Amino acid sequence: MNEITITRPDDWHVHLRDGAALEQTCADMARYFGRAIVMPNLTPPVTSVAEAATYRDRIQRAMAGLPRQFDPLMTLYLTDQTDGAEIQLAAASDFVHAVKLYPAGATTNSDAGVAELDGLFPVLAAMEEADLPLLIHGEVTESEIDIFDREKVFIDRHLAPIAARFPGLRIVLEHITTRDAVQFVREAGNNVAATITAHHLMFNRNDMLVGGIRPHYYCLPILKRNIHQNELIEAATSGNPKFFLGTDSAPHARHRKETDCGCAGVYTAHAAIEFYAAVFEECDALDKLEGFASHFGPDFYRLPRNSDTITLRKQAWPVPADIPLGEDILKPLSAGESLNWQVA
Ligand SMILES: NC(=O)N[C@@H](CC(=O)O)C(=O)O
Ligand SMILES: [Zn+2]
Ligand SMILES: [Zn+2]
Repeated sequence: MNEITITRPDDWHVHLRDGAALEQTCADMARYFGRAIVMPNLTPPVTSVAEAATYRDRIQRAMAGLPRQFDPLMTLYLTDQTDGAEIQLAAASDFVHAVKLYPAGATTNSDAGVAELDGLFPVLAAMEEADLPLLIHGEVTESEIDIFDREKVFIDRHLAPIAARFPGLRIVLEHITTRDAVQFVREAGNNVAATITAHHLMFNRNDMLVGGIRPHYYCLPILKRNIHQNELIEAATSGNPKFFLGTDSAPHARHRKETDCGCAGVYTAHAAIEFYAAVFEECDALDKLEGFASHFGPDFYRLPRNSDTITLRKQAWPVPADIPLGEDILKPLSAGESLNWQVA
């Protein structure tokens, strides 16, 4: 197949950042995505509906001169202080679509996240009641838990009990990386779903660590062994509506990744659907791309599917070596390499 036309896709997990970075991150998202779930881990984080409204304004201003725009779907950042009143405000707004749980210390800009997960139960009850989805960075942070086990331990210790206690709460386990996560989501009720990134489909930990350490493959949750990668590929290409597209495209300036203590995050927004298409083609599943990229996300979020289409053509094109990020530059995934699929 040399050409494929699909319903316009959406990105259900992206980091746009703020300020000068918005020019590039919004331009990349606006190339063909219809909507994007915008993560709230700014410094300081987006913890209220009022802050989400002003952040949304800044995003829309950054898109003003672009040939097309995407619709930013806003999220709130849960803290130990979030209360039921804010949840009700969020549910009543027409632009906040979910609330994000970062265990404190689990990932980039998560220091203000939740330290005491049990203390969250009243807020989760309010979200269940208001039918506002909970998005989760699912990793524990205890120092004695090995980094490669943190997702599985989070599922066992926290996610399974939360899902059991709040059977009506819609939950997205974000950027899943393990067979354990795939299995949990598959077996859970229809209120539980997961996003899968392109980089977790394309790579495993050997790609990051064999023959030299590659900081641009370092993200959280960290790349796992190939058996997990294969399970993610199987889930994404299976046609199961519980698994849908979330790039987790997360820009960091190049000098903040190529350093003593590099930041976690992979930038994929410059070629997102192009990366996914290559993975789906590789396993002869291009016919499953549309469901994963364009149908299952809006169905889960109870939003209409996009009504127009995009066309991907098999046509080699070079990924730039670097991309501007405000005053800095970043190194995009597959920098300097040639990709096979291009959006027409
Ligand atoms: N995924 C990452 O490695 N980084 C994300 C945060 C996140 O999604 O956990 C970021 O904001 O940089
Ligand atoms: Zn995360
Ligand atoms: Zn993320």
